[in-house]
Amino acid sequence: MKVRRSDRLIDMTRYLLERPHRLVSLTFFSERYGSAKSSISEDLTILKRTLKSRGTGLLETVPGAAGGARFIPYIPEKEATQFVDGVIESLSEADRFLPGGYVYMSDLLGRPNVLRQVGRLIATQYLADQVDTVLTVATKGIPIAQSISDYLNVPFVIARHDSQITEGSTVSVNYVSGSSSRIEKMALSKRSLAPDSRVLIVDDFMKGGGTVGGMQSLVKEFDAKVAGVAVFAEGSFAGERRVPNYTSLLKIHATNDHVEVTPGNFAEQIYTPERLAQFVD
Ligand SMILES: O=P(O)(O)OC[C@H]1C[C@H](OP(=O)(O)OP(=O)(O)O)[C@H](O)[C@@H]1O
Repeated sequence: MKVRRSDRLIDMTRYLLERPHRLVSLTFFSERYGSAKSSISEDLTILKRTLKSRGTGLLETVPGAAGGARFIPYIPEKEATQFVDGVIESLSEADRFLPGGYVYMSDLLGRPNVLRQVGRLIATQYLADQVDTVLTVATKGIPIAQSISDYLNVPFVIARHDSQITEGSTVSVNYVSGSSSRIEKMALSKRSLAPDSRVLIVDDFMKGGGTVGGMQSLVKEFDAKVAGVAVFAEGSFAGERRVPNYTSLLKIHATNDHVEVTPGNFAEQIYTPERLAQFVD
C-alpha cells in the first residue's frame, strides 16, 4: 500500500534519527513505503533542508543505486553555548560547594535533558571522525558515556576500579589520580576494545588528569587508538596534566571557600572553521 508523503516524512525522520551515523538505503525506504526511489529522494531533500535549518543535524545523502541517507546529529554553537550557560547558572548555586574545592553536580548528570545535550555536543566534535567505542570509568562518567555513544551510535565500555567476575579476564593499569593523590587501579574486560579501534575517552570530571591518563594507558594496552578525550567539567589544577588534548564543557575554579564555574574549551575545540563549514552547503 502506497504511503502518503506527509506520513512518509514523519516515519522516515523517526527511523533516521533513531539510527545516527548509519546509512539507510533508498531501496529500504522505497520498499517500506511502496514508493518510487525518485519520490524517496524528494522526501530526503525536504528532510535534509529541514534538519539543517532547525539545527538538528546533517542528512548526508549517498547517490546511486546503492545510495541512501545517513543522519549525523550536531548541535549549533548558539544552542550549545546557551545550554552550557544554563548549566553554569545551576552549578553556581552556593549550596553546591563541597569541601576540597568540589561542586555537587550528580543531580545534573541524572537529568535526561542535560545528558542529551552533553551527548549531542560531544558527538558534534566527532561528526566526521571515526569513533568505534566510547570508554569511561565507573561511576559518574557512565551516563555521559551512554549519551555520547547513543548519538555516535557506537558501543560504550566501562573500566572499573575493582575486577568483577562477570567481566571475565581483564587488562588492568595503575595510575595516580590527582583527586585522591594515591595509586589507583582500573581494569577493563579483554572483550572491550579491538586492536586498532578508535576509542573516545570520556569522564564527568578531570582534575589532575590521572584518571584520563589511566584510560589512555588502557587503550594502549589493547593496541587501540585514542580518538579524543572529552570531560563534562575540568577542575583547576596547579600541576602539569598528562592529558595533552581534551574537550571540556565547563571549568570549575574552586578554592577552600569559593567556587567559580566558567565555560570550558568546547567552543574552540568543536566550532572550528573547518567543522562549521560542514554544517553549511
Ligand atoms: O583527573 P583526576 O585527578 O584523576 O580525577 C578525576 C576523577 C575523580 C572522580 O572520580 P571518583 O569520584 O574517584 O570516582 P566515581 O566516578 O566512581 O565517583 C571523577 O569522576 C574522575 O573520574
